[in-house]
Amino acid sequence: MAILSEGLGYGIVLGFGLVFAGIMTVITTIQKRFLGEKVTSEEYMAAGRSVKTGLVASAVVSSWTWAATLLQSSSVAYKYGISGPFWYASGASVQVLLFSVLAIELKRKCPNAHTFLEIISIRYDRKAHFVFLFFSLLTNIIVSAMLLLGGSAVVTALTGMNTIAACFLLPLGVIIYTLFGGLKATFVADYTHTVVIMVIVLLFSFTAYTTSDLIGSPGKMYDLLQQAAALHPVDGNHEGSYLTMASSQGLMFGIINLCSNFGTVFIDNAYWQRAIAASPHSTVKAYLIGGLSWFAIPFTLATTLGISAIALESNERFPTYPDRILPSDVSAGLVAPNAAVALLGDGGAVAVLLLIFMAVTSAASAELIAVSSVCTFDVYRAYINPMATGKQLIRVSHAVVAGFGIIMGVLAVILKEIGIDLGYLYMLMGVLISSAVLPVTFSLLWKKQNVVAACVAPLGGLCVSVAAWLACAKIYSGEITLATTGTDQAMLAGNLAALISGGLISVVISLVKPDNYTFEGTRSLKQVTDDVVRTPDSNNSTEDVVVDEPQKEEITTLQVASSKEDDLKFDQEEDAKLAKSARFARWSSGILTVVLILLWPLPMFFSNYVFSRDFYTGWVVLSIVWAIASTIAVTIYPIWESRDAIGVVFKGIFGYLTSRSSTNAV
Ligand SMILES: NC(N)=O
Repeated sequence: MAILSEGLGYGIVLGFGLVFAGIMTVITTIQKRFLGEKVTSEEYMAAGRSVKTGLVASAVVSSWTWAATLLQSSSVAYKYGISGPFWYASGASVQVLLFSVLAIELKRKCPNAHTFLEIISIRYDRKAHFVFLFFSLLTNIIVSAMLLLGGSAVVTALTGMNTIAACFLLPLGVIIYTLFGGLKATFVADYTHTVVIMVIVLLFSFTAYTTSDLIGSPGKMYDLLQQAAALHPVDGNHEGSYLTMASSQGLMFGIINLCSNFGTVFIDNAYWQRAIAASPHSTVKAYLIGGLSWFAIPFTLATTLGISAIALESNERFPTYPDRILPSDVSAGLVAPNAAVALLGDGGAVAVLLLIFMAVTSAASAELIAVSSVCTFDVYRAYINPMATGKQLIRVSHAVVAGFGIIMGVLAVILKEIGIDLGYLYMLMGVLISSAVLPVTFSLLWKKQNVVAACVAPLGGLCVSVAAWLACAKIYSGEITLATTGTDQAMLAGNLAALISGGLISVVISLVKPDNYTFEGTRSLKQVTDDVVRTPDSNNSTEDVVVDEPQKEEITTLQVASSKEDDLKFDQEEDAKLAKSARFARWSSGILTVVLILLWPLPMFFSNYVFSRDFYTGWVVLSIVWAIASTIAVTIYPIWESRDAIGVVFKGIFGYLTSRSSTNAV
């Protein structure tokens, strides 16, 4: 289906990447010059801990919008009908909503953290730190490889560009701007990516449901879906219909999705970093707005492209006509590109390429800076150079950004050569990482989790999940192969086992000898100055301390102090406000989760309701209205919130240009 030229493929991937890197670099320079932002390690890796609600929400949406969000959601729509987009969206947005609870606890209990692993290190010991370091990096590796695996498959399918070249060229521009600007640059880039993604989602939706000569209305789509169900009814759906939530395979996918995505939010330092960068009072709102806004991306896009693929594949304008899309191509994520080409021809292919490019690069930048801070703070500063200055930390983080950028590409190529595709990896990730979800959550929310539980639960849970996954493949299919381990049944067993066993093991071990942690240690963690290392007792002193070797051992990385005034500390009144935010996060994210995964879908599942034409029209209108509301929340709201800073930048540029022209005139 390579309907675009290879040259255009290189043009978009390489050209866009470099142009974007150039724009981001200029924006970072402008921020430094006109907003007085400093290049300190705290600024580079924590964005000054003052980012406002809208921008954090936009960054959460952007880093949570993977290639899979766009491709896999359309694949499950194609396979299971309208339940696929719903379960993709609900099964992966509740984690972001629930993460608001951890985000605000991080602010309250460790306001000066750089990574979530620092909390583990302070609360427990080196062994626990190693365990969570392993899960954290494994998460980053899986997510990064998955981004490039999905992205490169689409680029190759649409342009014929070499897949290996795509794996290495897609992250190139990202590496450049992340190197230059750090976390703050990724926030600005995330924002621009989110704008483009939301606009393209709306473009596809309005095209399919209002202007397309092939579909053009929800009513016509309804008719086409009924014809498709008559030709190839869906196994496990009520009456074989595409127009029902009563889909057993859809529900199974929903549960797998729910379990596997907890790990990729809770164990991925990228989401902790956004919480760290957020201003304390923005944190909860940002994750709630981010989660609800993100819901619209897979829901609206897959209700458009995934569903259009079912409706249009019997039309000669569909790229695979007269055949259906091959199962291997469905798993590789090629449903959405096929539908986009059927709807908009070459323009559709370019729009999908752009969409994928934006999703892959913004999520990749989040992964790069997340790995960079983990390696800098939890490897280099923790075990190699505890006395590192801010400047040294920045140098290390630069090296990690560049190194991991290359490693990402290598990993994606290796997985492709093994034969692992986007769909397989998407369902597998939870089996490998979700056993650490509840132990991480307990580390911040439960004073009784002891160190043994923190070490044993994630690893023990991983053994249980892998055993359950492989045993189910063997029992269900009779052998263990790539194909049998990729079945929904095996993945469901592995994902459920991971999430549940990690929590269960931790609770049992902790209750045998409960800890009683007060979080005083995590609260006293300090920030880093860029060139001064001080002992914990020297906060009031401005003198640098000369440390001899034995002393060095005792001063752990986590006690390296900074100038006192930079550290975040909350007085009683402020503490009370944060406690109120924490309560709000718990009940609001709890209610939203119950609605999104129980109250909304389950009555529709158990009632075997098949959508009427009017109901389907209402469903489509809801998806479009949700996408418009999300667009306002994550594209217009951040600009409104930052209007003062934008005004200062424009005044600064104007002043700079006019002073230059008057100097030239003299
Ligand atoms: N971010 C996801 N799960 O699409």
